[in-house]
Amino acid sequence: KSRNLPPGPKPIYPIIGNLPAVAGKDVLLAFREMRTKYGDIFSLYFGHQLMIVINGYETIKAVLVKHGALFSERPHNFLSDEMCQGRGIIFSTGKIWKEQRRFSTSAFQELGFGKLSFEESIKTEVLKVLEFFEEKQECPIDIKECIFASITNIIFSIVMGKRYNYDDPAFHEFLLKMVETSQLVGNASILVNCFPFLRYCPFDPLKKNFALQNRDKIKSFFKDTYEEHRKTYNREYIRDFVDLYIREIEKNAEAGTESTFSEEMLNSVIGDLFGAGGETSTTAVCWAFLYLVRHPEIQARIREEVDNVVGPNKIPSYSDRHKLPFLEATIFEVLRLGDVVPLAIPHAVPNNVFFCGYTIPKDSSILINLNSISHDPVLFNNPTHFKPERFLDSSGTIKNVTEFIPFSIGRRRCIGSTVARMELFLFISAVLSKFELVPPEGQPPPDPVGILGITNMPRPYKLRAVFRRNSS
Ligand code: HEM
Repeated sequence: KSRNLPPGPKPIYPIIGNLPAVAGKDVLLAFREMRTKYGDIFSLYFGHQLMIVINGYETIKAVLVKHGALFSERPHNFLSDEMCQGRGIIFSTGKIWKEQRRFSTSAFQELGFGKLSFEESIKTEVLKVLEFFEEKQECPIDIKECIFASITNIIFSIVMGKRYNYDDPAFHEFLLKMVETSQLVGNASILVNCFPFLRYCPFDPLKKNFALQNRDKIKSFFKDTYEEHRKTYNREYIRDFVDLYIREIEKNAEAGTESTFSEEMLNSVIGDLFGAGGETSTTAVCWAFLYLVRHPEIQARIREEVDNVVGPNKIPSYSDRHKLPFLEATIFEVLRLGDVVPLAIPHAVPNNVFFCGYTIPKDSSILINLNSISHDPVLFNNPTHFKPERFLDSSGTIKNVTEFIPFSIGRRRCIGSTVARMELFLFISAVLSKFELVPPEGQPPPDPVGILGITNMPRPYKLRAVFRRNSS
């Protein structure tokens, strides 16, 4: 209190702080209750780490947009510091972050974010998923692995201009390392916050060495690609993200300007694109299929809309989306209710900041509670109901809801939102053009319950992809 911190539950436990108030519970629900009690800005301790939780659209907008220059740092975290060493986009700050983020955003635009080339990469993978569903012959499928593989291949294709066969052992190894690393970093971050002494313990209780080895294996995967690209690089014929990056390195070298672009940095940026774009999009597609299994009437309505616009059994192009408002509304509703990254990525301030009457300390971790918007009953009537119509106006046109920000806002907002929306559009429309998604025989539809890690992933579930009755 003496530090003029935002209000919050008392950290009654000396080592673990307020962790018992949230551990093993529905964290998002616990935050909703705390917001009712303490207001839009509250604080609590996860172990030694002070968390400031920001809630509600207006307060979030004030933090990320009006005061965005102050609130766009990232907190220091034992493992992410070791893993990223200040490089890349997600956990970098200052000049490195500015240059690498600006380059990546414009590279995506140049390569065709929202244009044909990305669409082709996504369609190639979507067709592979259709083949996989076909092979399964209407048997129950746990879709997560297959969706993760195809989303990862989309990133490979955009970034390095290549894809892997799903049964390629090297590709499997890569997927495994990505999953393991994400889990390790998540677990270790929680543990070290509660028990800071663990970082000094022998026998590597945080599995730091394992995580670092994984990082190096993932990076060696990228390194070969860089060397291959260098050999075949042609300035006049840019193929992918890596080529654009090589062009940038050369440009800076020729101009003799000091820059943050290097092979090492490229490795980190690529790692971030896989890290930020893999699990998130996989989670979103898994939620989409879960809600579709639960709502056969919505499947029927999307199918009817797509059939009317592009014809039966055909996959629409992303440019058709304006003629497919119900499909678009369904994608918005999946992103809202699925709440893929409900607490964004933690933000931080460079110095103690005075905000709304409170001190936000330099060493605090600021959680942007996007869930407080997506589940706000004032903005979204009956927020726990899956209702795509809420995003349509009375004439059936898409309604722009300014407060709806699943990709966050401000300087740190997601740079992959267009590709993510394109993926959802093509996965849903392609799968429904050929299949009906139903629960395994004799079983109820999967419950819409999430497991909160970095993303809010649905609990594992199985579905059956049954050939559409009038499908060719
Ligand atoms: C449904 C899928 C996705 C969702 C819901 C999502 C959401 C988010 C959110 C909430 C943030 C944090 C913003 C903040 O800190 O305020 C973020 C950051 C980021 N996202 Fe996404 N994302 C998705 C897919 C992607 C994809 C496909 C890519 C790239 C291929 C990507 C790249 C990034 C990067 C690089 C950042 C860090 C930005 C920075 O720190 O400056 N994301 N995303």
